[in-house]
Parts: sequence; C-alpha cells; structure tokens
Amino acid sequence: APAHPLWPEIERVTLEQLQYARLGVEGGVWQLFAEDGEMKMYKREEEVDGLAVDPLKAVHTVKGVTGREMTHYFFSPDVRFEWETTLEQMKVLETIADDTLVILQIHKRVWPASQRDALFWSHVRRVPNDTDRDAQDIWIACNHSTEHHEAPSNEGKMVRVSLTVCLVCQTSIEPPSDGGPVTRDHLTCKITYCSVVNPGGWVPTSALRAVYKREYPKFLKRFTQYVKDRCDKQPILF
Ligand SMILES: CCCCCc1ccc(-c2ccc(S(=O)(=O)CCO)cc2)cc1/C=C\c1ccccn1
Repeated sequence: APAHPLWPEIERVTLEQLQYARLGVEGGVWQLFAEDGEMKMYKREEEVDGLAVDPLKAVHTVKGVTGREMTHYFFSPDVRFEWETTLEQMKVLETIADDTLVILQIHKRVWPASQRDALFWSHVRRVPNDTDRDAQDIWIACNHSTEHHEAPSNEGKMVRVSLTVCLVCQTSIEPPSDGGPVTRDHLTCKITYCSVVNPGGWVPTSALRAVYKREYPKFLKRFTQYVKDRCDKQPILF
C-alpha cells in the first residue's frame, strides 16, 4: 500500500463505510423518504450543534452495468460535471494513486444558504467477496473530508461542509440458459449509497431538509442513468 500519510485513514474509513453500507435499513431507525422504481431512499433525522446532519442511505438496483463500471464513473473526476448538477468548480489537488485523489469541489449556492465547498479524499477499490465464492467482487467508492495544504482557506467567502460518502456495488450475473455469452442483459448491479453531510455552518433545518429531499433522489437517478448510457453497447468491465 502506498506510503502516504492519509493512507491509514483511507484504509480504515473505506472499510468502515463498507460495513456500514452492508447493514440493512431494518430496525425502524431509517425513515423511507423517497421511492422511484427500484430506488429507495432512507434518512435518519439527527442534529449536531443544532445543525441537521441527516444520515442518508439509498438502495437501488440497476440493470446492465457492473459495480466496477458504476464506481469507476462515480470516482472519475473527468466526467463529474456530466452528472453532478450542483457542482460549480472542481480541482484535483493531489493524485495519491490512480485510485486515490484529493479533490476540492465548490457547489452552487443553494438558497437560502451561503455557498459551500467540500474538500475530500476519494478512493475506489475492489473487495473480494469473502462470503459467497461464486458471487462477483464488491466495489466501493468512498469520499471523506480531509485537510490539505493546497486548499484555499477562503476566509469568510465559503462555508466548508464535512462529508463521508460511499457507493457500494454488488454485481450479479444471471447466465443465459442457452449457454450463450453473458451480455449486459444478464447483469444486475445492487447499489447502496450512503452519505453524511455536515453543512458546516448554520442553515435553517427545514430548508436543509428540503434541499436534501429534492436533490438526493435527483442526484442518484441522474448518476445511475448516466452510467447506463455510458456503458450501453460498450464491452463489459467486470
Ligand atoms: C444548504 C446546504 C448546501 C449543501 C451544498 C452541498 C454540499 C455537498 C454536496 C455533495 C453531494 C454529494 C457529494 S458525492 O456523493 O461525494 C459526489 C461528488 O460530488 C459530494 C458533495 C452537495 C451540496 C448541494 C446539493 C446537494 C445536496 C444533496 C445531494 C445532492 N446535491
């Protein structure tokens, strides 16, 4: 593993997020707040210092793509503006490895809040499926707030959010009964998207909850559709 000061934290948080994502939404602590076809979005209403920091967990089933493809396009900064509609600026501050970056994002101002930015490391990895031999490997992409000497301190101009986000994908293949080649019609990708975003500064709780209720379903629908469109008619990446 690369000898970078962030590496131990990247390793720990990525694996913690993997376990967290794999916990179901049973137990009655999660509130279903949006549903669209296969996509189900849950939240927990929590406040930290009077700020709503509502953990979110979404589950979705997407046909015709693999977990490697889904997490690749989630991780790749080159395509982020094609699906992330609330992004205004993005800069890769450091390339730690080909699967690990430090990114600064400035998001569009969301009325009535002041404009926010997010500074985080981003990591993607394949996790061998230790429980089920003939299942495909699991892929996880994880974004977690960090400090970085290259990031502007932007006194007073921008409020910095802190976030931990993961996208965990499990691909399954239903091989064709006629023994023919596996095509995208035989692929199903089960995804779990988890996010905890601390808005970093005062936002009226009702306004923040309205933003999340509007933006998260839109975001996940748009992102997964983007990946389906990109992968259509392309060779499958397992
Ligand atoms: C009023 C509060 C404004 C919040 C501004 C804001 C901060 C952070 C973020 C955000 C959302 C998803 C990620 S990610 O999953 O890592 C993918 C890479 O971009 C990183 C950052 C968004 C948004 C603003 C809107 C918003 C809120 C949810 C969902 C979608 N948009």
